[in-house]
Amino acid sequence: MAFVHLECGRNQLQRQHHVMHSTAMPTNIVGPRVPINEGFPGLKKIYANPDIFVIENFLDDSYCQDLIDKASEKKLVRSPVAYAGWTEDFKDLVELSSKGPIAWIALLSSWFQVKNSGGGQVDLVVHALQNYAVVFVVTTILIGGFTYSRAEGLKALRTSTSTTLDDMTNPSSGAREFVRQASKLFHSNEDFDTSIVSEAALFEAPTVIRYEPDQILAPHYDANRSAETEDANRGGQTLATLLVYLNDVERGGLTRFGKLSSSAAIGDVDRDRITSADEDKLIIQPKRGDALLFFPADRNGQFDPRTEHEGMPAIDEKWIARIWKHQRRVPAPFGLSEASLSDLG
Ligand SMILES: O=C(O)CCC(=O)C(=O)O
Ligand SMILES: [Fe+2]
Repeated sequence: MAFVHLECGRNQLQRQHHVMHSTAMPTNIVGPRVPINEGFPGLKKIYANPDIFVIENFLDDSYCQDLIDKASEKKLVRSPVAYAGWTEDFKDLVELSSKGPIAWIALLSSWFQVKNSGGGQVDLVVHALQNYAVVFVVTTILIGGFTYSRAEGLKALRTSTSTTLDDMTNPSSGAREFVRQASKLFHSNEDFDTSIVSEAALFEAPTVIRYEPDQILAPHYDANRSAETEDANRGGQTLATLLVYLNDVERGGLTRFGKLSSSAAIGDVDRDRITSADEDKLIIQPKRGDALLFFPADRNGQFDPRTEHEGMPAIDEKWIARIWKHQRRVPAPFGLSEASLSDLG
């Protein structure tokens, strides 16, 4: 099952919304996004730099309903949230212990011990090593406790339930159609038939998410800022997010981009669907069958902080299906198995 990385402060929820880390890297220049098929039917650009698209009537009603039905049959579970800062925390610990306060505390305290007891140089080394070990263990426990509580806190930021669908055998299945359409959308050349499988190999299996009243997905990024290790078995960075709204949602459940202004929105999409009377933020009103496409990182995997987004609190029930496109093959279980890929052709 796919995770959402969340970053807090530095970042909020996920690598599946990753947690912002204290040692944030400087924001580098974000390059061009991955190419898409610009002639895809219904594709409308609603925001430029960062590019965001709505694709009207991306999936027919029957496919939307099938995605909801299949997900319900499979049973949805609390949506996962991954804390993506472990590698950074570990690096901090190594740094602290090699040149930071741990070594100094150990050395100073052993010097006092030896001075008071009148020991020699050998005693000093022995005490220093003993103290180093004690301070190291205590610091590890403290850092471990801190990151654990941070990861636990993140769980409260995603309260929806979800499941993944990877059975591509039935041609009338919504999951299969979603993957096929997504492959066509991301395929920018002519020879589509030869590459449907190679495109889909870069996808995480479709995830269906259900929000019941009051459930939310707090502001997050779908890409990682710096957690390469956590992404290693998921095909690397998330380069594109494709969401399909599976039902009409009249009240609540908007998708909101908190760093983008609705007054900068472009294109001929119904303004009421992408602007809010309450604030100047880009928001998208869910509409059955319509898709939303954006790019959490550039084509080289550079994290794009402008794409922070959230699922606002649901009032009416809301269902979405999501595909994340990565840099490389996403192996099962996150991605589609070889058998599912060959069923797509
Ligand atoms: O529910 C939404 O509108 C946003 C969902 C989302 O951001 C995600 O699943 O990563
Ligand atoms: Fe997201």
